[in-house]
Amino acid sequence: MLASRHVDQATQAPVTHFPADQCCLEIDQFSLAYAGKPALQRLTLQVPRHRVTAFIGPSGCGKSTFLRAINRLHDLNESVSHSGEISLEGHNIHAPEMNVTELRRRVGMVFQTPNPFPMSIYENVAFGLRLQKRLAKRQRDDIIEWALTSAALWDEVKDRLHRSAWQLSGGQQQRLVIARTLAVQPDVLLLDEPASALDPISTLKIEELIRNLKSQLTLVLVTHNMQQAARVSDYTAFLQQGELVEYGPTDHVFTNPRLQRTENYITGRMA
Ligand SMILES: Nc1ncnc2c1ncn2[C@@H]1O[C@H](COP(=O)(O)OP(=O)(O)OP(=O)(O)O)[C@@H](O)[C@H]1O
Repeated sequence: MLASRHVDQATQAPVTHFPADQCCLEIDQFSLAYAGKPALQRLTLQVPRHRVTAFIGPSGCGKSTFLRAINRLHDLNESVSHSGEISLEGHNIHAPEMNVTELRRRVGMVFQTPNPFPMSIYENVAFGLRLQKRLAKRQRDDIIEWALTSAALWDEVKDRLHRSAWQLSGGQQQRLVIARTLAVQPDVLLLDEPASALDPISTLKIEELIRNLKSQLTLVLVTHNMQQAARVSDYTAFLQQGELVEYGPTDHVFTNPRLQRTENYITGRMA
């Protein structure tokens, strides 16, 4: 992928530009505050399509706030104010004509703790589909098999689809949640520390899944785990106190960071 990297002379912010036809999300001077207290400050970056982009940074730097902004999860929080623009495939997500339900179908989100619904494995994956459109059972079954296969779970659950999702292990539950999100065919998958509650083997399965899914969609990953960011992401953005400090190809950011504070964070000299 052709990306150019430079530093904005006015703000000294890192700029990684992708050709327009490779750009999925475009964030332009986006700021967000909770009750007037800034959490994100003038973020400007592009997220490339069909790649994994990791967001790293110290606790409280705004990573989850940023992910939630992308599918407008802040809409119901009256204390939140924002300015600037986030565009998905060239469309401003805050434009009046943007359908928020459709935006959330196109931008799926997976959280830190697996949250399957209290229903069967099958019904979990069927849930979003039923909201979306009326399908014949055969079509629905096909999509459910496809989503569970894409989430690398089909072989483990195909003989017990109608058992409770809560009987699955934590790692299986997280892959089920990913399957539920994939079933409605999103363009983007936002992953907020998706493996932090899981054991090492389940974590490796999720990481393998993330790498495999990028042929289907664009992934944005928040992680505290530097090795994980290095293992799975193509691009890495380092945030500090709501600002974008460094952004570029993951191997550059990890092996040749532009700034000392990025290096300090990556090497564990800054919490
Ligand atoms: N709902 C909220 N109301 C008020 N302030 C909030 C809210 N959510 C987050 N914040 C504040 O916004 C800032 C950014 O928080 P955020 O959760 O986005 O950071 P983070 O980088 O994801 O942190 P962590 O790595 O610990 O999950 C913090 O100062 C936090 O206290």
